[in-house]
Amino acid sequence: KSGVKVSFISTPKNIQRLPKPAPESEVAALINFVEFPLPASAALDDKLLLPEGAEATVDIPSENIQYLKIAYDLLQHPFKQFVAQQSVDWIIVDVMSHWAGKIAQEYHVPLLLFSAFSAAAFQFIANPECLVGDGQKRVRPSAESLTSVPEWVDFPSSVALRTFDAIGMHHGFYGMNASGITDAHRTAEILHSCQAMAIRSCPEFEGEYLNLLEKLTGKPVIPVGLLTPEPNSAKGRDHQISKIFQWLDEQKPRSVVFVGFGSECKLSKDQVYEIAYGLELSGLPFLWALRKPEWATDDVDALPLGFADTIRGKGIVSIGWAPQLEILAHPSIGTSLFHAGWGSVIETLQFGHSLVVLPLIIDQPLNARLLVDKDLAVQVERKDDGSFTRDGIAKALRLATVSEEGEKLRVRAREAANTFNDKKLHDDYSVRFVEYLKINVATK
Ligand SMILES: O=c1ccn([C@@H]2O[C@H](COP(=O)(O)OP(=O)(O)O[C@H]3O[C@H](CO)[C@@H](O)[C@H](O)[C@H]3O)[C@@H](O)[C@H]2O)c(=O)[nH]1
Repeated sequence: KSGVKVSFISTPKNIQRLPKPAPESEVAALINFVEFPLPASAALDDKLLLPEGAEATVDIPSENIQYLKIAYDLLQHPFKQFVAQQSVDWIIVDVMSHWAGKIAQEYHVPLLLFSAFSAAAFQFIANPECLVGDGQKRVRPSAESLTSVPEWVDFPSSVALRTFDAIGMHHGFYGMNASGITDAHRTAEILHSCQAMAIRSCPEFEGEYLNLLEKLTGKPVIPVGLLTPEPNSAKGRDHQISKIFQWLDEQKPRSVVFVGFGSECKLSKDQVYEIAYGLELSGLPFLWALRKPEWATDDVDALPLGFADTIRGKGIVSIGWAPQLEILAHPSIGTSLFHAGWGSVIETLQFGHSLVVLPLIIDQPLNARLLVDKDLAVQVERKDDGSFTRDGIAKALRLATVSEEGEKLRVRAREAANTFNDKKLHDDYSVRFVEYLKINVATK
């Protein structure tokens, strides 16, 4: 909207998944979607490491994400060619493209890191000792050290991991994978070579962590606002989805629990079953958007035997991709049981729903702690091995949705909507971000 031309580069299927501006709009003429095919298995040592059509983590089991990184790294070649041929003012990347720094340097283009994680989560992994970029020595923290609030946090905070989450992050972020480059190394390289960092956040929500991140990285950290999305109209809904909305229309205001775990978490059978029984036990109406688990042979197999009959009329399990944002916008939704993915935190709080968090991977446990610190969420109780029970689910849901004890939480969540839904506030941050880009274009 500021008149800047953007080339949005990704692979064909991922570009297909993106929402697009209306073709006749002024913005459409400024955004160029550039498709680089993801190198197929032939380029990957002739091993069929990725199934046909797999281009994102949502398409593959978690253990194969490392192969996606191998394929992704090969995109540096067409990317370099693109930068060489175009007149590029800025390169904006996320933490995976560790090779972008060298390309930016070679063509004298400034590089900007964009974080889709919260500042509270990002500062946790921005340990200066672990993140010395450019091939220098890095210290790998112990899993145990990840269970404490980092020593650089100089304000009250409990943003740290429990042992079971710490083991997961130690392995997933600091541990080696088939691409030969750890995620910590990727992050380090980008942080080292970028001029600045932009982040989907705002000082009104987590100003203390944004300041800390700037201090830690020694780079300008620019909040772009929460980029709060707007729900689409009801047009083009298929039969299954229309039925969901009909059912929602029949429910009382703020009475229904929405359940969703984003695009990347892969729930085990035990986890799905405990959530199912926990929902039933809570006695609350619910709508569960469940992506078909890999272990289920069909939709019926994905849920406990007879569950669909038991809950008939009281709840709906919609298997497959559901229009989460439009569901959250419905006045019957009152609570969300979810994984604390940053995108869903923003989507949920913009409607002031009460939050019950059940974080599973990556930054989710850190976001969950941030929400609990801010009295905005209740966490489902976990055992030492990270498992949870149906009773734990039911208890947390009743606390957040109907119990007197949870009233403070419900009020806080509704108040938070004032900040999360303040379109002008967030637009202003986006405008200031674009101004920064315009002012700081490199003179070649
Ligand atoms: O059936 C579904 C499932 C998801 N969504 C949408 O998918 C997005 C999910 O985003 P998010 O809540 O951020 O979850 P993930 O996709 O799982 O997010 C990944 O990326 C986030 C940062 O953006 C991290 O915080 C998470 O840990 C990481 O798993 C949201 O827009 C949802 O509305 C749907 O529309 N329908």
